[in-house]
Amino acid sequence: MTAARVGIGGPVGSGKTALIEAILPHLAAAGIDTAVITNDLVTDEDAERLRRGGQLPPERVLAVQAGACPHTVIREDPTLNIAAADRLERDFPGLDLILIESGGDNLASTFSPDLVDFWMFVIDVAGGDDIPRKKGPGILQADLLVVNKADLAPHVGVDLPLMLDQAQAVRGGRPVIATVCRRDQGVAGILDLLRREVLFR
Ligand SMILES: Nc1nc2c(ncn2[C@@H]2O[C@H](COP(=O)(O)OP(=O)(O)OP(=O)(O)O)[C@@H](O)[C@H]2O)c(=O)[nH]1
Repeated sequence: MTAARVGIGGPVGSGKTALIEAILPHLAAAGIDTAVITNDLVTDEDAERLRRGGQLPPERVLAVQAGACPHTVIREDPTLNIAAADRLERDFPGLDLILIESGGDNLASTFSPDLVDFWMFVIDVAGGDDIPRKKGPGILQADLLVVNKADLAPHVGVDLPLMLDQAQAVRGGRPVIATVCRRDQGVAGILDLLRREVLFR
């Protein structure tokens, strides 16, 4: 058995790391053995944040430094990420799930099918309710679209139900989940989907 590899992409600051922080306790409660790979440009910032958070033993968080456009190492040449995932599987036999967080990127970023079995794209309401209508490849092609920071909708003049409807329409009805990762809202729904579609348990 190999671990499921799940990508998490999306624009800078949309809440990719916050989503990982929010979902780790759900995964632990469900007995799903998890490790994480982070991708930053030239630092280990996100990995350090997750290690400090203490939700996983520090050795279960590996950092990949992209050094270039973030999508290069998750799409064009995912060698570094594949090597990191293989290493985690070797070091932790019985691993169920590897979450691979991309560096913050643009709406065109996608994951190579050589790297992941499933990937989600995280946008946030503060980026504007026109983002789904722009139909970037990330929004159209991701297995799951997460619309985070739903709590900010009233403050930034976004009609959240309309934004979700439009997201669903451009994605032909494929899954869209609204979250407030900071308050653990909507995150259980992401776990349910991963269990159904990827973990099969
Ligand atoms: N209001 C609100 N803020 C949030 C939520 N989720 C994340 N944030 C905040 O948004 C900011 C960015 O969150 P991160 O988790 O660092 O976002 P990221 O996508 O990992 O960022 P990069 O790795 O830099 O691309 C932080 O200040 C978070 O506290 C949310 O649901 N609601």
